[in-house]
Amino acid sequence: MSDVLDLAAVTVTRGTKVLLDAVDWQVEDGERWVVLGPNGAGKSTLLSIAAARLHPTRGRVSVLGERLGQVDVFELRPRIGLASSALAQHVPAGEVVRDVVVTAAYGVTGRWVESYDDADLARAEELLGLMGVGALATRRYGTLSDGERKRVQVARALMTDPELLLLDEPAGGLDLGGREDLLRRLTALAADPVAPTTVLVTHHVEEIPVGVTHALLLREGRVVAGGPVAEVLTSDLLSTTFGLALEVGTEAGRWTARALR
Ligand SMILES: Nc1ncnc2c1ncn2[C@@H]1O[C@H](COP(=O)(O)OP(=O)(O)OP(=O)(O)O)[C@@H](O)[C@H]1O
Repeated sequence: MSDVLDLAAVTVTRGTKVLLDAVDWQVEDGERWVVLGPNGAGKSTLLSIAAARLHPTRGRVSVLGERLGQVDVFELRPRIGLASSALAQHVPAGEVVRDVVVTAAYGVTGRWVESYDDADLARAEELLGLMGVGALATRRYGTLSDGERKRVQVARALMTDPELLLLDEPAGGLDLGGREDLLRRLTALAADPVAPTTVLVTHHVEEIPVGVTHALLLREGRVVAGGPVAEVLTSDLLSTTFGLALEVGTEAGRWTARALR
């Protein structure tokens, strides 16, 4: 097993604000991680570092065996699939859905060349089908519902056949049916032995797909706990992470949490 992510004493500061504080984290090949924490805990900042889109203020980061600061990030980024609402905001509303996916192969949002390889277009359509939105391939991205857009974003993130897949709140803002449908697809992905190593960020334990193997808990930029899910997603550790007394339950691989008072 090799390290897909290796962060040592990673600190990110902006002015006097500490976004991440001496974070140590290792992710190995084939693992499926969830990163949980309250608003402002530093989850998206951590994901930006894992995506090679942000450099730490201090500390050492290796992504897919390449040390940030010593590697050309433009060569590294195609090896990483990223789905986040921040990235999705750059997608032009008039873009055809299939092109939203295929442009990932070219490292851009917004179509900028007139023709794509047939194999790339076929792959984009296959991934849209995998995410249950194959019928929307020729629609304009701006006409899709939030749930449909989320699924297109995951398809786009998979387009380059990445070694590392990073999903920032993929189920955020979805209705119950949309969330459950997306989770079913992410569960299938987690179970696929050739699917990439995955890190999924969320605020809600209900949004953790079945098959997640590890969890990292963040609070105020610090790691509360990290390791195998069964050891980390406990009532005590989640209560510390969210700052309120919680009772955590699990059934058939899914998780629930409720406040005790
Ligand atoms: N440029 C900046 N200057 C100052 N503070 C910042 C800056 N960027 C982010 N922050 C702060 O850093 C903290 C961590 O932000 P981050 O987006 O990583 O948290 P998060 O856990 O993803 O939050 P959420 O769950 O709300 O999306 C937040 O308090 C945010 O306001």
